[in-house]
Amino acid sequence: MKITNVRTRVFEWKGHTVPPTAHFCSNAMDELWDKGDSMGTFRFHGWTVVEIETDNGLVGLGNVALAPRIAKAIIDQYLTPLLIGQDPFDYEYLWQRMYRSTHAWGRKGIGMAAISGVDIAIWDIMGKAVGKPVFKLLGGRTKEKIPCYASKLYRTDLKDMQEEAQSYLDQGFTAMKMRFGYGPRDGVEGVRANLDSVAAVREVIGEDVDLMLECYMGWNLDYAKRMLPKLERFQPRWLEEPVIADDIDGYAELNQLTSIPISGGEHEFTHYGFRQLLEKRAVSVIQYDTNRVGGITAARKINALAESFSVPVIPHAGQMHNYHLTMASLASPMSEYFPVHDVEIGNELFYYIFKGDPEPVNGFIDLDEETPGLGLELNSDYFDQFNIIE
Ligand SMILES: O=C(O)C(=O)C[C@@H](O)CO
Ligand SMILES: [Mg+2]
Repeated sequence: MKITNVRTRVFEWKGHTVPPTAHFCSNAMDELWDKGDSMGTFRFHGWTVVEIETDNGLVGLGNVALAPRIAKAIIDQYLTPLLIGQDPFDYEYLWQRMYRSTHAWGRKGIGMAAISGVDIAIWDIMGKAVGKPVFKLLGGRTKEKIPCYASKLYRTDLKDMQEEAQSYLDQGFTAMKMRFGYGPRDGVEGVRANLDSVAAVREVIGEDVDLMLECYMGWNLDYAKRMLPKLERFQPRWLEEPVIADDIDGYAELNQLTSIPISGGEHEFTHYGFRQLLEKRAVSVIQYDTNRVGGITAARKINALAESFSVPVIPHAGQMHNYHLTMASLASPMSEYFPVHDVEIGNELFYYIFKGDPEPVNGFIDLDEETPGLGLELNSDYFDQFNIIE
């Protein structure tokens, strides 16, 4: 089998978007005095869809959710020429070919995200070629079904957050993630507001439901060191991305500071990046996203590394490119799931671009043994809601 064509399209959402409220999620821009709409730079309202065609008529689907127009240009100009005429089953060779040929600029960030989109499509082809779901190619079903946690609870009115948390309990979730809205520049009022939001959610869900806390890189080491002891009483499952991704030593200091596990990784890349995080004990939970980190080829190597360190892997965002890895790895106990599909941040667009992602039942999702590849197809029902750039 040979690759004959690589088609990339950028899907830019023009449909309804839920306007964010102020302070709905702390983030890396918050440290700046003129931060403006600080979460603006973290809204992903575009997506690159990668379709790899083969000489026997198979088409593999991949995706990139960061800087989609740049990702498209990288794939079109630099990666596609490396793939035409190649056998998709040579996935390790092809990954190394893409990684090494773009090494000067592509080993992290959007270069690696572009490689990820191609690699995901390659694994989809391999599954379709042998008539097996991708998780079967990765080692099979390591769990009857995948527990997932409801991930939203962006900071808003506390009563609204409590109603939202209750709705996830009503849907059968036994774990959920909330976002902080305040950070180092918001003074003692911000500290109080952060603590009050956790207390409000805990009041609804009680002590037996896992609660994860998301900072999304919006704090700094000093602020996190002051906040962690104040948060211990809420016994969170983890505190996520308290500092910027480059502050690995900061992560490591925080991860040793209290009983609260520190999680991260959705802004880290390749098994080399995660080797650093693991060797420094910088995180107690790994959260790569397969459509950023290096695709399935890199993610499976990270799963092996994490298993040897006994560090669980709970990939960012859920979605099929992550679910198959989670199903096939004992190192992965659960998945993230975005329960509300109204377009806000843009992570939700996956459900408008693709069909096939499983819906949770009582807080669990399952993958079908009989559906080959990733189990996704393009969802043409919403094509008119996108500007599609060929
Ligand atoms: O779901 C996550 O972990 C994310 O980082 C999404 C982002 O929108 C803020 O939480
Ligand atoms: Mg996160």
